[in-house]
Amino acid sequence: MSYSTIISNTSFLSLASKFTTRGSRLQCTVSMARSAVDETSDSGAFQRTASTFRNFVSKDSNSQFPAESGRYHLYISYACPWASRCLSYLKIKGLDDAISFSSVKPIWGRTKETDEHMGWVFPGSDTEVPGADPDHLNGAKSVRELYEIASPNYTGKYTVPVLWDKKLKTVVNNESAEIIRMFNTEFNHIAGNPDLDLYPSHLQAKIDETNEWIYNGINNGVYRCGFAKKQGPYEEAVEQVYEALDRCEEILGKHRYICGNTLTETDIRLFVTLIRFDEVSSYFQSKKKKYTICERISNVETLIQVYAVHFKCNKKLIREYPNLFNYTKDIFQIPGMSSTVNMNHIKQHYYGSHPSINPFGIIPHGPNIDYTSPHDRHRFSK
Ligand SMILES: N[C@@H](CCC(=O)N[C@@H](CS)C(=O)NCC(=O)O)C(=O)O
Repeated sequence: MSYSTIISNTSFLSLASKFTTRGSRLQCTVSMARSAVDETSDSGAFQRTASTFRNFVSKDSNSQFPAESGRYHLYISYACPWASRCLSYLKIKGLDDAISFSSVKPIWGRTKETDEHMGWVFPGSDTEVPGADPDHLNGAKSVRELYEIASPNYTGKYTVPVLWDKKLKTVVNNESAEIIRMFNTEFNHIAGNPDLDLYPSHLQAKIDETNEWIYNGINNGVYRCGFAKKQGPYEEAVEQVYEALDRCEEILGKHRYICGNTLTETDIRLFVTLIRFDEVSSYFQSKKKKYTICERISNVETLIQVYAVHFKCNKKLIREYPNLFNYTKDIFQIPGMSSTVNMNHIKQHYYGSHPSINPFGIIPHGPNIDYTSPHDRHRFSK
């Protein structure tokens, strides 16, 4: 297998687990058994597998998982868009006092001494990585351990987000699309912002329909570009990404939010991908200039070139779309939202997880987009 083949098969989130630098040669140390990287169909297209824990917290106090203040904990990674959408809900619904949360370290580590699996790990102390917390609840060293506490025979992926029940010591749900719906409706009696309904009944059909093409074209679309193992599925995915972005740009020229002039779930879903988009693209763009030292290492030139277009979504940046860019700032400026965006974690993840490509782990300063600067979205009446 050539390096270029390997790289094009590998996700950002798992690249560190695949390569080590030994002397001047890169060696493949394929070790992940349970990761998004393995989720590819025979045709070479990325296919995300379904989440496993699908229980629901309910406002009904007699249910198995009743919505009680202090009972649940949300494990996230600030680097992960799916986890970030759950954190966004926690913040804008005012659930900080009712539901605790913590973030893992941005860079994957070994999850066990007895095998090679790499995944999300907790820091050893409160000060090791700003923004990341040790697991004070279970004393776990990794997210994998949480899944194993919940289900000793678990064989799926060890993903974030995880909604954890402190009382029953188990994973309630690990599917962000469902966690956000629970946060929207089930905790209102203990929420600081109970009247905010991001999935109102009169807009549900519109939201469901819009979610579908935004998920396929944008949220999962960027992964389908990055994880494609063959040219055909990539071409199809990248075309869909830009078709969907163009469609958003047009819609956002007509009203403030994506489903009209009301903020909905779809806006939060879209935002978490948009806010990461330009950082990732500019990362690739900076590659060619930065890695002269690597170019001396055999085969690395191929690696860099493939990597530079790894996500392959650099046809146009979000800041080149006036409506999408202003819209991203608008959502970022909703009270609570900016605290869900930890650009250091996002950047540390991307720059720090690839020691063979970025041997000194230096994190560049740019592009430093100021999402707090004025936007023009107030031009739409509410
Ligand atoms: N369906 C899940 C997907 C979550 C997901 O893919 N999380 C990634 C991080 S962005 C993860 O934890 N990956 C770990 C792995 O693939 O092993 C959701 O939306 O909640």
